[in-house]
Amino acid sequence: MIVTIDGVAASGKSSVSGGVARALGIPYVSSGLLYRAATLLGLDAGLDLGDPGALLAHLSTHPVRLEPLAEGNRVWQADRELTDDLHSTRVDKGVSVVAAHPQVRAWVDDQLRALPEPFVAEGRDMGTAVFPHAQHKFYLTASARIRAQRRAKERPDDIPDIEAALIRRDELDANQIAPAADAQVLDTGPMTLDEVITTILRAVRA
Ligand SMILES: Nc1ncnc2c1ncn2[C@@H]1O[C@H](COP(=O)(O)OP(=O)(O)O)[C@@H](O)[C@H]1O
Ligand SMILES: Nc1ccn([C@@H]2O[C@H](COP(=O)(O)OP(=O)(O)O)[C@@H](O)[C@H]2O)c(=O)n1
Repeated sequence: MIVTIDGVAASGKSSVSGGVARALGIPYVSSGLLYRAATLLGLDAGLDLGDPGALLAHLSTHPVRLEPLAEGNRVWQADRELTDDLHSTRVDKGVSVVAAHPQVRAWVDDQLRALPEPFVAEGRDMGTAVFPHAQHKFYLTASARIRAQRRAKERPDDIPDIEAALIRRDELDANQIAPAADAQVLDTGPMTLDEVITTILRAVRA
């Protein structure tokens, strides 16, 4: 069984996926962490993020491993853990450029499709491009202001700056963010995290 949870930036995908996965006793997979890892490695190596050839060459000699644990995904490059460095403002700023390269998308998709079922997969295109055959699909939204207010608790920046950056990233990600035709769309703005998780669990168990 595969459950997909897609949505715009900071809509609650990873928190909700973690809660749903723990309740079901299965792992969840955060696809965005792989795009973030490719971005971090590119930045650290001083590469041009607009050059997919250079990025892919670097990734082939610096393999990245996603550990899809139910209590929180972790990402490794050899024995260096990248997880805590993946949510910085500089990675936020560069990641959409990296994710726009079809070669990078194929690098991520190959890793995701190699994972053994069952799992919850979260990202932008899990229910559309990567796992169109998934049994249960959800798509999370919320206004940019609410998402910025939530994310402000995790970033040092001001709410208006975070909101502008989220809107910019949604625009850059527009090619890969659309709900699957068979996804249930949830506006999480007026909902608590627990309400979102409970709504999804009820639909999956029905
Ligand atoms: N329904 C909700 N109500 C309140 N806060 C939420 C809700 N969903 C997520 N959050 C909080 O918003 C922040 C962003 O959520 P996160 O799961 O990281 O989103 P995403 O994976 O889509 O970027 C986190 O601090 C999370 O705890
Ligand atoms: N399935 C996915 C997941 C992420 N991404 C890219 O990776 C970035 C980071 O994704 P994320 O899910 O970690 O970001 P947040 O929504 O948590 O802020 C997105 O802004 C997209 O550019 C993507 O293109 N496709």
